[in-house]
Amino acid sequence: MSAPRTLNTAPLTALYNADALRRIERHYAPDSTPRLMERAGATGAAKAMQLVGGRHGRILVLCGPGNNGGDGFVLARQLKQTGFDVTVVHDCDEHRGAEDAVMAWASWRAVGGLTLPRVPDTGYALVVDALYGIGLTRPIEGVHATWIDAVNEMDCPVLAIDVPSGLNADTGAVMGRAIRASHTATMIAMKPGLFTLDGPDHCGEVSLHDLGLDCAAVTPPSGWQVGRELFAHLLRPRARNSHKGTHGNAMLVGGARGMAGAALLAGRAALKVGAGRVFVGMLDHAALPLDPEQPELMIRTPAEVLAGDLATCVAIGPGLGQSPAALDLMRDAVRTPATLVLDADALNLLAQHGDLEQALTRREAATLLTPHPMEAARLLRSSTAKIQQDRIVSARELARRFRASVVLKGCGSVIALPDGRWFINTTGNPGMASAGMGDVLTGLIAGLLAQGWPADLALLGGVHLHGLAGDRLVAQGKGPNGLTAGEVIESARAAFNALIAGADSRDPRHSTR
Ligand SMILES: NC(=O)C1=CN([C@@H]2O[C@H](COP(=O)(O)OP(=O)(O)OC[C@H]3O[C@@H](n4cnc5c(N)ncnc54)[C@H](O)[C@@H]3O)[C@@H](O)[C@H]2O)[C@@H](O)CC1
Ligand SMILES: Nc1ncnc2c1ncn2[C@@H]1O[C@H](COP(=O)(O)OP(=O)(O)O)[C@@H](O)[C@H]1O
Ligand SMILES: [K+]
Repeated sequence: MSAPRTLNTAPLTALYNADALRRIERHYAPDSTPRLMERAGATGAAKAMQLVGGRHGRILVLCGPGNNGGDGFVLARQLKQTGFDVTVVHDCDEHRGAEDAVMAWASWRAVGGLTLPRVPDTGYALVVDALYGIGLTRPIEGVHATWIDAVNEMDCPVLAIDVPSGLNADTGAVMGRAIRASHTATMIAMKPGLFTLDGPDHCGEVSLHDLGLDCAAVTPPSGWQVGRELFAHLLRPRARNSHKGTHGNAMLVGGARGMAGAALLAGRAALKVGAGRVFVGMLDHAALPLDPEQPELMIRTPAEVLAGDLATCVAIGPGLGQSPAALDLMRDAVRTPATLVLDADALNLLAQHGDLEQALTRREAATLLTPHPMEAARLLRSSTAKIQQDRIVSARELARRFRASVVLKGCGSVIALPDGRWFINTTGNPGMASAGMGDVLTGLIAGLLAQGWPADLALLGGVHLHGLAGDRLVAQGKGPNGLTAGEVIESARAAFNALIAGADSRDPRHSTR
């Protein structure tokens, strides 16, 4: 396992779950002048004015029953006082929220503000969604569901305050239905649900407004966003006086009959991220003794690859299949003293064979698991839906149970470490939902491990780089539709070299090297 000092989370964007946010609010709220809700409303109003371009236009504000609604009333009041034509929709006879929200509603009425009980006609310059924030406790139904449906049909920008209403701020799950915002102004701290599962499809552009509070002084972050700062110290230019041995050996095992492509994609990715030598142990070795498009790959039998003592890392799974031969290879692989990456069918075999699980949890070297949600469900004897209900909890449970570092892949991949820390990666795009992308990720991780990256950083860095590579292709017009895994390998090479070049010029620690 990588030493803790190699994982410096301090420069990363912190993520706070609802419980931690409540602690922060309780700490600061009593002494806050102006009140936190006034600050949140004012911040939201400024953001709204920015979005309507400073022009006066009709603005619709949906206000809910709690403090999120309170933010909405403050915002509505400020916009009205600035001269905007503001319509508030609110359906509570008596405000059930806390004192601040009741006061905010009263101050809206005090400036002559009216509330309507239903969403009126369209034709707004902006809709502000202040229905629910972190206090959402159950699926939205009834009249609020119809408001959300109406707003989602409107053809204008939608600014969500704190969290798009209906989105679970902790998990990114839609509860019943949710606002599809073009912008989300989130208060105090970033929330995990904005960045995983359904979050990115509902938040639009996210801006953070800390309201002047120092969250870390009250409670440690719940998790972090993956950022290049985490591994910047490893993005070093190569020493001129280096040779292939300096850059390590990546060992990949897979490629059963009909699935050779998976192992080759992984091998090529390891090579193109800079591993000194890449050996691919192909189950269907007789059919493919050479990769004609990448003859640099050293194709061997799986037994040869696993028996070698040159391995810095072993990655097993891409195209492995679940045959008796594959199971035997897994039993050998879990005994390797090298860092081990398990992907695809290696994970499916692990889910079915208790002896593999026992051997895995006894390993001294690090183990990395790269399941997609269905593989995660098999590993935890659960269902894909349950895994996705709370991706952070699922990833942490996998890490704990298998004493491994885990990436639960998908929109907003969640990385969990055995010590309980977790991260969300925000690079990547839906163009990467196509066959072979996971094999490329495994190869990138193996390539970084070969080059001596500590296990956890190879996992975090590999996931981040994989997404960056996909995003570069979309920026070049090569996706998301039709993006291929092979293209992502080429793009990862460019992205990795760009990261290293950027680290060189931006990070003073490297200027003297
Ligand atoms: N407490 C504070 O100090 C601050 C809170 N702020 C705002 O307050 C929000 C949190 O406020 P609250 O805790 O009041 O939570 P919300 O405003 O998100 O909503 C809670 C209310 O909605 C009800 N509710 C939850 N789910 C429902 C559903 N599906 N259908 C119908 N009713 C439902 C609850 O019973 C409760 O009355 C934050 O997201 C943020 O916008 C900000 O003003 C900053 C300061
Ligand atoms: N919608 C998405 N947004 C971001 N990344 C995605 C998305 N869909 C897939 N990916 C990424 O692409 C890869 C797909 O892996 P996997 O499902 O194992 O594919 P395969 O088995 O076909 O190789 C993962 O790294 C995953 O995080
Ligand atoms: K909201």
